[in-house]
Amino acid sequence: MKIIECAGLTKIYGRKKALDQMTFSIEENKITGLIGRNGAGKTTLLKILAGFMKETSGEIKVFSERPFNSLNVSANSVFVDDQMAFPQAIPLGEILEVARDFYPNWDHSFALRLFDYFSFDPKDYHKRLSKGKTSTFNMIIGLASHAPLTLFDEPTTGMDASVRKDFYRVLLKDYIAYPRTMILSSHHLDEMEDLLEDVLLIKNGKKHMHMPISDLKEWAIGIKGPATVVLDLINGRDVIYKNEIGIKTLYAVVKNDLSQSVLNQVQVAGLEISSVRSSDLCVYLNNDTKGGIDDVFN
Ligand SMILES: Nc1ncnc2c1ncn2[C@@H]1O[C@H](COP(=O)(O)OP(=O)(O)OP(=O)(O)O)[C@@H](O)[C@H]1O
Repeated sequence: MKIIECAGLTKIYGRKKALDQMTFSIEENKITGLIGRNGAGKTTLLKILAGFMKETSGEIKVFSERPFNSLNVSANSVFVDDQMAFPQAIPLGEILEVARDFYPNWDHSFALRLFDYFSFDPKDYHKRLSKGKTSTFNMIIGLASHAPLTLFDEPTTGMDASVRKDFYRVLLKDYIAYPRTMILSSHHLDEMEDLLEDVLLIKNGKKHMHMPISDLKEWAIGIKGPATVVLDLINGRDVIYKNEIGIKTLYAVVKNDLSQSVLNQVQVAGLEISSVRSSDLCVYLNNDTKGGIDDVFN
């Protein structure tokens, strides 16, 4: 069953088109990584899905309803980011109590166990928490709510490496016990790659790619060898990434659709063929230039 359906979804702020004709759908009980560079439109998309913001045009359905101002969508979703607002005068322990009344599927004992594990003081206040502790507390709310649609916008902002590791682990274990539809936004795939079933890559407000992570892993290949031979081979192909290694060696990434005869040519020429890590591929696909930052020096 489709939980999210977007057709031609567009959001314009003044003169800025933040989302541009996005068409995609997301199935129930999947974890999707929403990947894009700064300003790609990730937060805008998540806020529209959560019903916090109105789309400018296009169609959007969440649980078969337009999310803006929908009670059904707000009762069945949670949106977690580092701006999450909580009443300033209420201590953390009481915020958990309020959350218990607010979220229909709230798992209070899970929330308390996480609260203790991460050493929160029930008498402390949200506005006094450090950046990493704020994200950790918000993550507890996001996970313990067990909302059928759980949206995390850059959830690990400010968390140190060990908390980030704990976060991904607890998220996966909890998801296995209580499957639900989750979207996690990030600039890069590295750390969350193993959690994801699908990846939705957005670039300049447009859908660039939406596919299972297993397909993404096979989508491109890297070719390395003498520059002239590699250049000859990739001539006329859509080159995703190109990097000079030393003076005469070139590494190029192209779509993994080489015919057997081309692969034979590669073998005869002694070129190195390798798979491309999906996190690297997302970085290359998000770049506006083929050589990344090196192009600044050309
Ligand atoms: N309230 C606003 N008014 C005007 N422009 C906005 C507003 N909010 C976002 N934008 C612009 O819309 C575009 C998309 O912003 P958005 O915050 O959705 O991107 P993002 O992918 O979440 O970025 P980041 O990874 O840096 O958080 C950006 O160019 C941003 O400057």
